[in-house]
Amino acid sequence: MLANKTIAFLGAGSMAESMISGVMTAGKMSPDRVFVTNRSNADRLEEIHDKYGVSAMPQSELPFEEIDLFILAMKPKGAEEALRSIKDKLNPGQVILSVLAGITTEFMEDHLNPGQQVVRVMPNTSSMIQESATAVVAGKNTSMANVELVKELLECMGEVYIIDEDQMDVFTGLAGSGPAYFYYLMENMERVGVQKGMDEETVRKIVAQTIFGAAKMVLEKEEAPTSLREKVTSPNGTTASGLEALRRYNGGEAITQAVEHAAKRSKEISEELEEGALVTS
Ligand SMILES: NC(=O)C1=CN([C@@H]2O[C@H](COP(=O)(O)OP(=O)(O)OC[C@H]3O[C@@H](n4cnc5c(N)ncnc54)[C@H](O)[C@@H]3O)[C@@H](O)[C@H]2O)C=CC1
Ligand SMILES: O=C(O)[C@@H]1CCC=N1
Repeated sequence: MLANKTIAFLGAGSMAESMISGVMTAGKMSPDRVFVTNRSNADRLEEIHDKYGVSAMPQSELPFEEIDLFILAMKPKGAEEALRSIKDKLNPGQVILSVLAGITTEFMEDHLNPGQQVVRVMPNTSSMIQESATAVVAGKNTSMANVELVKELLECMGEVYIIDEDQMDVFTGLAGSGPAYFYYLMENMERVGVQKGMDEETVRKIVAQTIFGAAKMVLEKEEAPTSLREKVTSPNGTTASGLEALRRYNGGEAITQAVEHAAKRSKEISEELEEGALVTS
């Protein structure tokens, strides 16, 4: 199904590149069916073209009628302008997919012509290596066939979860922003290793392998993190001491607050967009 479709990214930043990399690695689409545009940075378009072989050009040069799926990949504050720029060129069969934090399906539908098909998704940058956890929510006009098409596209980038739209903010806090929390954790673990005299490159690999192994255990053993944590923790041992420090310094609360704040910001972005008051993002 995907092989004979044509897609166009509006926006050529980190997220668009991660998705393009995932799709090209999966080998399910020919690069000449993948278009990418941005607002003004021609060097960036050339870079993406050189790296992935996809067709990169200004939006005005897109073969508009040939495109089945438009992917909005600019910052949320650019959404309204982007929707306005395509609204009257679209036919009812074309689908608009957004990866933008906080942009609801209703917002997209309200800014397009009646009946237009929209899909809201939340991937993460691990799409680059086909390891994203991506959520999908379809708009009210979107056909099942097009939801399946979007799913097939996103499966090139990792695992796909169909969720209710009221869960999108928390999903964004968990999985859209989530990689950054793990990178932050890794930065801090790495720093201790280096301070204690370990070689930076080696310690980076050790920390990454440790996180990777723990995540793989949860997925492959289908065992709850609590039970796996207990198996690491010997009475009066090193882990018990480390965990006690995590609790003393409110590590659990810090993680909870990170997810809650990101989810809250996602909701705020939706509200600020509705009110026309979104300044940055
Ligand atoms: N970076 C991430 O980890 C994730 C980002 N997102 C969402 O992806 C979107 C893009 O984020 P990034 O790639 O990080 O941003 P970025 O700043 O790296 O890229 C934004 C791109 O959009 C282009 N652009 C701006 N206005 C445009 C317009 N009207 N038409 C076409 N192109 C336009 C810019 O030239 C730039 O290429 C955001 O809305 C964000 O919420 C979603 C999930 C994860
Ligand atoms: O920071 C952001 O707003 C975007 C959305 C999820 C990840 N990056």
